[in-house]
Amino acid sequence: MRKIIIAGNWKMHKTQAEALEFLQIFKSKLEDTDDSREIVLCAPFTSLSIMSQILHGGQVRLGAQNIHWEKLGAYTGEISGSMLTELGVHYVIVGHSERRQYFSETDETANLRLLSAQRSGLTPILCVGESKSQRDAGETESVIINQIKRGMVDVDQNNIVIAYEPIWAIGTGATCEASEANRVVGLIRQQLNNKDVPIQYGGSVKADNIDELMQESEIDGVLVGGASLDPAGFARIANFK
Ligand SMILES: O=C[C@H](O)COP(=O)(O)O
Repeated sequence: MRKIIIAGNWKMHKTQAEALEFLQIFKSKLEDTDDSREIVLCAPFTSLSIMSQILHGGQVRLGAQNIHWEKLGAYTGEISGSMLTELGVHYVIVGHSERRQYFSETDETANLRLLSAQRSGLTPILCVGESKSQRDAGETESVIINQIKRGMVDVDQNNIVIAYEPIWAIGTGATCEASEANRVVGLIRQQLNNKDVPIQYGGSVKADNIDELMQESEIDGVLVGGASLDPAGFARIANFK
């Protein structure tokens, strides 16, 4: 059975104090689930240590938002796999469209980061997705297939999560129709040797569309940006029926 992974990506939000306040409310509203559902919070590096002390061994796992491909070295502003695992981090987001847009991430550098995450014992969450102009030009399928093929060279498909995040749906309120998200997620699955890789949808996921999205057969979870910042709202998403 494929694992369900409900992940929040806080992006550049929340100080340590705000992260602690979030956890207090979030944990009180989170319902117990069986092991098939995993909840992940991808917090800024500055909050990972303190959050790890609170979440240790519990139902909620920690994720980071970046990882460098080298073990150590003169890479100002970057972070290594061992620095993350030492803090109890399990997941790391790679290839997010904001990294591609603002920080020159490419399929090739995303690939290096994926391999580094796996070498460190972390599970990478690879983000792929087309822009509005690519969708309008009928290029959705070719863009996604290229991102998967180039990004996943030599990657172990037994330890990866993929997130389909159409760029035009990120932070815009314009959610991709559940059936269309399901179609593209199915297309991604066709490209994989391991058909059990969890594949998430991301892009304007909220409490009021989570149940519909999670009813789709191919969608194995969600990667939530804005709506993961509110503890009660994100608990509702994590508690989807
Ligand atoms: O990583 C999360 C995505 O960028 C989705 O962000 P959003 O839920 O704010 O649209």
